[in-house]
Amino acid sequence: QKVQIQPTPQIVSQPSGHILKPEEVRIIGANSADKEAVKLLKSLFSISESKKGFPIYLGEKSDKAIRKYKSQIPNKAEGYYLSIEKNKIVVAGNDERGTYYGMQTLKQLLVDGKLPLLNIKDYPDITARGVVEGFYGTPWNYEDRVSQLKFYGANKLNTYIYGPKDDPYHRSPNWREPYPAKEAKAIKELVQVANHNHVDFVWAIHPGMDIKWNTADRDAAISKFEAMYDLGVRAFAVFFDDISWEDSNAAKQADFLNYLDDNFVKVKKNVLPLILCPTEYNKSWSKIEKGYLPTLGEKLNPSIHVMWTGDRVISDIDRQGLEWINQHIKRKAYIWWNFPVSDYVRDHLLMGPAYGLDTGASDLMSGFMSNPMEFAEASKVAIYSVADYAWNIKAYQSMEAWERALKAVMPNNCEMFRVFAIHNADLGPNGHGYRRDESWEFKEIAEKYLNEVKSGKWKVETIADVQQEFIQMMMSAKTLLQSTDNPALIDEIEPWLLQFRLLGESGLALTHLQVALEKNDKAYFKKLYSYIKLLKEEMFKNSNSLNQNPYQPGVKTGSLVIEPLINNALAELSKQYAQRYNEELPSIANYIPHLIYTNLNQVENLPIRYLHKTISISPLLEVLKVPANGYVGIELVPEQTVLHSKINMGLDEFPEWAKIQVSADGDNWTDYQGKYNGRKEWVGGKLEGLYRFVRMVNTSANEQECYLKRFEVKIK
Ligand SMILES: CC(=O)N[C@@H]1[C@@H](O)[C@H](O)[C@@H](CO)NC[C@H]1O
Ligand SMILES: [Ca+2]
Repeated sequence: QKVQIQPTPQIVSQPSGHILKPEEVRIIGANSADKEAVKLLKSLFSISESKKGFPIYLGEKSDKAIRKYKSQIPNKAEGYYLSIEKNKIVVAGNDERGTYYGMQTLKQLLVDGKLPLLNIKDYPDITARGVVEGFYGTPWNYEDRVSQLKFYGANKLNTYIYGPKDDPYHRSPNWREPYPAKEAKAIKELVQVANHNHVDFVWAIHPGMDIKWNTADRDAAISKFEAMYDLGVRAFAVFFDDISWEDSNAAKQADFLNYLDDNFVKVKKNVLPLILCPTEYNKSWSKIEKGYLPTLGEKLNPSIHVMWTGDRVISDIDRQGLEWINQHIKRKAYIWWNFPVSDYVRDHLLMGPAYGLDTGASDLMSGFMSNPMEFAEASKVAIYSVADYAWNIKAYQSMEAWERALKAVMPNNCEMFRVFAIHNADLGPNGHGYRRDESWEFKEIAEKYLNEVKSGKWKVETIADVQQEFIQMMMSAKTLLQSTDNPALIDEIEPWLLQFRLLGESGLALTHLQVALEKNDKAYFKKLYSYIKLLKEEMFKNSNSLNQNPYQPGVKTGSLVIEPLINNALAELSKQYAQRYNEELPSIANYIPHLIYTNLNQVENLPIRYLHKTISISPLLEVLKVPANGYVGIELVPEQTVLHSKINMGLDEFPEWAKIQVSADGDNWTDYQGKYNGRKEWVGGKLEGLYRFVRMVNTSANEQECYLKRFEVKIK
């Protein structure tokens, strides 16, 4: 039988039987082995004081106790040799972390009081593996982080980079200031938890919003690093992402990093190599001829890592893209993978498989970090898969890892969790154009069902298949809401579970509309129709009360297949009702008629929201570049009376290069007079007449930049 180990080991022998868990064990090498490994071993077995216990040899290749097995140990950082035999067990690490990882594997193999007889030679493909808490939104809390660090230890992830965008002491305005006592104490404790789980705690500083290239700010960074060093931090990063481009001076950034390297990292001795997140952190933004990346490649001290998100901001990672970046930065890219981060699609959860990762790229990366969702427990599904990928790249299978991840996160309800996760994977239309597959096992049935609804010739078994899926959604939501194996997870995803249940229920009711038509029961059809309306109203209420945030408020679930199926079938069946009974029912399918209106491909996929007569563009987190005659705005379908508009471009005053304009036909434009309010937002008032377009346009002759923090229009 094949043993299942996470992450997938490099070399495992075929098990030749098993032994029962020894009553008592004797640890040979306890005094010289990695102490976390010893602690873990003692937590698994009862230790006999006398000589008669079952021998477990534990330690690193340099330890006497392990000398006999030295030649078996892979000569790779964090590698280990594990052998489970009839009369002894050997856990031998190439280094302390290797021994610890060997013990983590042994722990996984101890199942139902038995241990398989086998031997393993194992080591990681990628040196630095883990998570960068680098998203916008509510930073993880202390308990989240403790749980994460333990999860990383168990999954052989060795790095956690602390860099939450909304921590004012990581970024502006207080990157120069030491943490207040309470936060400082929490970080000090987290560093200790990280050490106990063999995770390198990397503290990142994000000075780019207001840094001055002078000695004062250079030394401010050093003194902040010193303060973090005093809290136990032994690894540091500098983020220059999402800043205005004039501050993205590669030579100045490189000098700044080299100064920190020479005057802090190298001086301290036991501090790990610095990590830089560059301003040009993805290929779609880089213009090699301008020299930003090549300058970093030339000037940065060779030991400094350079982070990279791939060909785009949210991107697959492949060999070709890695070869491209590595040649310019003259080192192996340290990947910042923007998955499952959802700070740009906050109404969605990303619970699907982690795919789009090249299994032929193990020699091209120095690090691989996942940027997760603000929901720590929910992010573990993807983080578990990233752990499997980064440890053994060529063996990685995203779907297989995903199945195991679900079980790891919800051990007692993983089947119901799978029903939820498979229908909450895609992120909907978004500014990055990044999409994920969703409901892939139901798509065919959904297609068949909708075609039969349209033709009016439906089959009972198709309806039964669809009813089964909808009932399972309700079962899944109810079971998970009442589950106890991971309360922190349920807390995070509760809004989506409530919505998921209602979606399933509305789907089920939908199939009964067909029953009503079959029985020619007009009254029953109308009762069902208003019942579905009630369910949708409750979903609407949830979406306007739960998970509220200034970016993508609300709760979207099953948005790729299930929700459109229900809306399309509903529209179809109410059409058939109208034809049969010559009576129109009010439309309750929720579609938004209004559109984004732009010639900028950076924002052409941004979703439009429509709530209480206000139409808004989903905000963009990154810097928006607007070439001459570039514009972004809203197309009102059909034309409307505009009551007022609010636009926030993240600039202190309204730029002279921009104009706000309206048009009825998209050809003739008139200026829309407005002014800045106290919150640096442009506000425009009521307009006479009907308009179809409202836009911001760059009327200058050069490319300009701004942010798109808010663009909304209120109609009559
Ligand atoms: C390097 C990087 O991705 N930086 C940020 C990151 O903090 C965001 O979380 C990411 C996902 O929206 N977008 C890119 C950018 O805004
Ligand atoms: Ca040792």
